[in-house]
Amino acid sequence: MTQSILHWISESITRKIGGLSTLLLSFIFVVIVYSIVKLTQIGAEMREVAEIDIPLTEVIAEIEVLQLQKHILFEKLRLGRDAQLAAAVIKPQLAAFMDHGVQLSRQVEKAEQLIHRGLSTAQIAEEVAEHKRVLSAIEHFQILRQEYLQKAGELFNKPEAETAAANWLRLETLDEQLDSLAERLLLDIEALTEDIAKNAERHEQEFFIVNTSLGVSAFLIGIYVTWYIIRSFRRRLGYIQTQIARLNQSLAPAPKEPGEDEPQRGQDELSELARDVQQVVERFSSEMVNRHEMEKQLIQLATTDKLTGAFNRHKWEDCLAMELEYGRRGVPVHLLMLDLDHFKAINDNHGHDVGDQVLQQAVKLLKEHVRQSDSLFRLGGEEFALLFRQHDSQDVLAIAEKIRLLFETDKVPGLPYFTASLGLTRFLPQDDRESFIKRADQALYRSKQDGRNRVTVL
Ligand SMILES: Nc1nc2c(ncn2[C@@H]2O[C@H](COP(=O)(O)OP(=O)(O)OP(=O)(O)O)[C@@H](O)[C@H]2O)c(=O)[nH]1
Repeated sequence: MTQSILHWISESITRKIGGLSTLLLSFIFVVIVYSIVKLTQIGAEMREVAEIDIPLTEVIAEIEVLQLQKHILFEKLRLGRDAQLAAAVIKPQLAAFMDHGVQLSRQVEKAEQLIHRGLSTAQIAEEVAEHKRVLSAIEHFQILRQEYLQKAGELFNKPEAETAAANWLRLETLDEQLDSLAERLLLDIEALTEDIAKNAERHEQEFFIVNTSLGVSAFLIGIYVTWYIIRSFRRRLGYIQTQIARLNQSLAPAPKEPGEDEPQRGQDELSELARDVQQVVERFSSEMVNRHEMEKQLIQLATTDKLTGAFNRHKWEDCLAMELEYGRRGVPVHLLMLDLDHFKAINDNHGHDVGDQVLQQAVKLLKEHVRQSDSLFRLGGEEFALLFRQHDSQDVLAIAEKIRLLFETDKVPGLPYFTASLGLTRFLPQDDRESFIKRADQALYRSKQDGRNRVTVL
C-alpha cells in the first residue's frame, strides 16, 4: 500500500509537490486542532480555577480565621465555666460564640454552594469524585454543627439547668469532632484546589512544549519541502537547459537578421528555459523548411531532365510501372512516342545550341497542350513519351494530331522549322511492359517510314 502510494507520487512532479504540500498542510492542521483542543481544555481549567478554586480558597482562608476565633471564644467560655462565672457574664460570651457559629456556617455553606455549582455546570471536570466526597463531608460537618449550635443555644438559654453539665460535655465532644472534621475538610479542599492549579499549570507547560515542538517541526518540514521543490526544479531545469544548449550547438547557426540583437536573458530560470526552447523551435522549423526545400530540389533534380524540364528516364520507369498496373486493372492507358524529325540536320545546320533551344521549345509546346496529369518524359536525344490515363483512344489520337500540327505550324524567331513523328498505342489486356513499348516504337517507326510529320496508331 505504502509502496504503491510512493510509486504513484513519484510519477509526476505535480504529485510530488502536491504530496509534500498535503503532508505539510496536514501537519499544520494537526497542530491547529491540537492547539484548539488544548486551549479549550486549559481555558476550562482556568475558568474552574477563577470561578471555583479561587473563591473556594478565599472561603477556606475565611473559615480558617473563623475557626481560630471560635477556639478563642470557646476557650473563653470554658474558662468562664471553670471559674463558675455568673450567667450574666457568660451570656454575652455565648451570644458572641453563637453569632460566630452562624458566620462559620455561612462560609461553609458558601464552599458547599461553590462545589455544588461547579459539579452541576460541569465546570469541575477533574477529580469529580474527590469533590463529591468533600461535599458529603461538608454535609456531615453541617449536621454536627447544627447539633453543636443547638447545644450551645441550650446552654445559652438555660445555663442553670440540670442538663447543663451534660450539654457542656456534649458540646466539648462535638467541638473536638468538629475541629478535626474542619481540619480534614480544609486540608482536602486545599489539596483539591492545589491539584487543579497544578494540573492547569502542567497542561499549560505541556501545551507550550508540544506546540513549540510541533511549530518547529512544521517549520522544518516547510523548509525541507521548499528546499526539495527548488532542488527538483533546478536539477530538471539544469538538465533540460544543458540538453537544449547541446541541441542548439548541434544545429547549424541561425542566420542573423540585420539589426537583430542578442536574445535578452530571461527574468528567471523558467523564462530562460522558455526562451531557449523557443530558439530551438525556431531553428528547427527553419531547418525543416530548408530541408523540405532541399528535398524538393533533390527530387526534382533526380526526376527531371535538366535541359527541357520534362521528366527523365528514371521517372519514366517509375511512372510506366504504375501506368501498366492501371492498364492491367482495365483502366485505359495510352502511350504516345514522339521523335523530332531530322534533328541531326538541325544541329548540323544551326549548331548544338539552337538544337537545344528547339528541344526546349518542343517541351514548352507539349506542356502547354497536355493536362498536368498526362506525364511527359524525355527518353533520350530528341525522343519523348507521353502517358495518358482514362482517355478515349479517339481523344488521344486527336491530341497527337494536334501536337503534330502545333509543331508543324510553330514559328519562333531565331529557331528553324521543325516537325515531329508520333506513334500511338493503347495498353491491351495481353500486354506486358516490353510489348506495350515495342508497339508504340513500331508506330513511331512507321510514321518515320511513311515520310515523317505524321501520327501512326498501332
Ligand atoms: N542539340 C542537341 N542535340 C542532341 C541532343 N541529344 C541528342 N542530340 C542529337 O540529336 C541527333 C539525333 O539524330 P538521329 O538519331 O540521327 O535522328 P534524326 O536526325 O532526328 O533523324 P530522324 O529521327 O530519322 O528524323 C544526334 O545528332 C544527336 O547528337 C541534345 O541534348 N541536344
